[in-house]
Amino acid sequence: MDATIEVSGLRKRFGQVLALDGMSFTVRPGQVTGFVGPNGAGKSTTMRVILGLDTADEGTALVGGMPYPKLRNPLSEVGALLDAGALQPSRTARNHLLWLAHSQGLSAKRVDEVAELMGLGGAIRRRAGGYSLGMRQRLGIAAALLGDPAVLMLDEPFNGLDPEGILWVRGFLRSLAREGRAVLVSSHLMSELQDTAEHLVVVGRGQVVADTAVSRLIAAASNGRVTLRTPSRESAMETLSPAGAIVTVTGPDTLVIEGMEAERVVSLLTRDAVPFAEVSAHRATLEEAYMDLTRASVEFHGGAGR
Ligand SMILES: Nc1ncnc2c1ncn2[C@@H]1O[C@H](COP(=O)(O)OP(=O)(O)OP(=O)(O)O)[C@@H](O)[C@H]1O
Repeated sequence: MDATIEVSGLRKRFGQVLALDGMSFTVRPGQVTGFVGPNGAGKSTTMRVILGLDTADEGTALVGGMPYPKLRNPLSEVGALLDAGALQPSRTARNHLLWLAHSQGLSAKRVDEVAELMGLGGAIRRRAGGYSLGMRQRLGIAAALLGDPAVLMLDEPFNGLDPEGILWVRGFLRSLAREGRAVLVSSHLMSELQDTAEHLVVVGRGQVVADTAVSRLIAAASNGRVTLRTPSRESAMETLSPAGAIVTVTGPDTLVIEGMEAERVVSLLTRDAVPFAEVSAHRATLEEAYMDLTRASVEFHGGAGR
């Protein structure tokens, strides 16, 4: 199967609320795509429509070129984690997975494999009702992996995980993408996707605000900012300002320079024999890049009416 998700022109209204307002994007194989936006932006609704759990008023959602309800072996084509709490609490975690596996003709051996893969270990024979949220997330991801699908869709998989769990899931998602799968991961916290997503679909108010490679987003937000540490602040300013740099004092021996590459800063300071201790090109964090983006986007401002 072609491991892609294609969403085109989705519109969905719940009474007064326009949850999706022309949502369109494509998720490609071989990378983790972050699906990010504030609460209520329409991420879960989009995922539910992709999985055929909700119908859109307009638009199409295709998985591997087909609408989900037309897939022959859905578990083997798309794995999804939507609501980690959706469990029968009296059932053991293993029985929960067995029940899902049998519904799709998958073996008990596969159940034990995914449980092992997700680090559930001995806990697999405990009642799922007693699981912490973090364990439920692991169980939910194990369920999504049962059919070894080419497409994975996980709604807020980091919820309830401790820092070690977050690191582990990040690495795990990257390895699934490296195997050539399309991996779509939603989050309302950009920081959770740091070092995980290579591509981002940023949404606000039911629409796509940005659809971009993370590297490009960070490069744009970093935008030639250079930090300089020097004991000769004034001399540095006298050298750099006339050469076109915008120089801001940020500390007793620190300046931030905009509009000039680090290499040129070094060569001008050297030319004028201005001493310096450090010149470093600023690399924006994903969180900073996201803040830049949201500032630029009217979609995100204010919470009043839709
Ligand atoms: N079944 C429903 N009935 C009524 N309104 C709904 C329903 N499902 C979603 N909505 C509304 O649609 C909008 C989009 O919700 P959705 O859950 O898709 O957002 P989200 O981006 O996933 O948010 P979160 O990060 O909080 O999960 C919200 O205003 C929500 O209240």
